Amino acid sequence: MKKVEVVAGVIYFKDEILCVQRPKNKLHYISEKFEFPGGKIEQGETKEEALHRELLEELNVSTNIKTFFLTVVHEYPDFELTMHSFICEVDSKELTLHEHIDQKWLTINELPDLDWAAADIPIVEKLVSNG
Ligand SMILES: Nc1nc2c([nH]c(=O)n2[C@@H]2O[C@H](COP(=O)(O)OP(=O)(O)OP(=O)(O)O)[C@@H](O)[C@H]2O)c(=O)[nH]1
Repeated sequence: MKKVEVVAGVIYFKDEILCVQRPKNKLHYISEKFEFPGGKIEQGETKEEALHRELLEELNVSTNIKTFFLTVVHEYPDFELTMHSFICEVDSKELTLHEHIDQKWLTINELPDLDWAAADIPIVEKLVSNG
């Protein structure tokens, strides 16, 4: 099975976390799902470098990456995803969506209400249980 490795940012502004919605996709299980922004690691990059680059490309934000959070391995029908998530911080909510179709800033207790990509559920659950 195809393997995809990505990094993703749990981006805080004060006590709110950025959630972004993917566009329509032929793979129904990721189409219009919410996720934590990020993307694939390129050759020669560290995970943090990849995340910093992806967040600039996707959102035009420069984030302060604070700490590693959780690695999730999830088998989708067409590929196996390994996703490394990091806690990040921004000092403004200003951003531009270059790839996503919607954004929400939610507090931790509001996160479970969104329609998340399946691979993101363990990250949401850990955030909720950590409080
Ligand atoms: N960045 C990111 N990707 C995620 C998350 N959850 C999740 O299932 N994915 C999946 O991981 C895969 C890689 O995401 P990506 O955005 O880097 O890649 P892509 O295939 O959309 O773009 P690309 O073709 O330009 O590389 C996608 O299939 C995406 O659905 C998440 O929280 N963040």
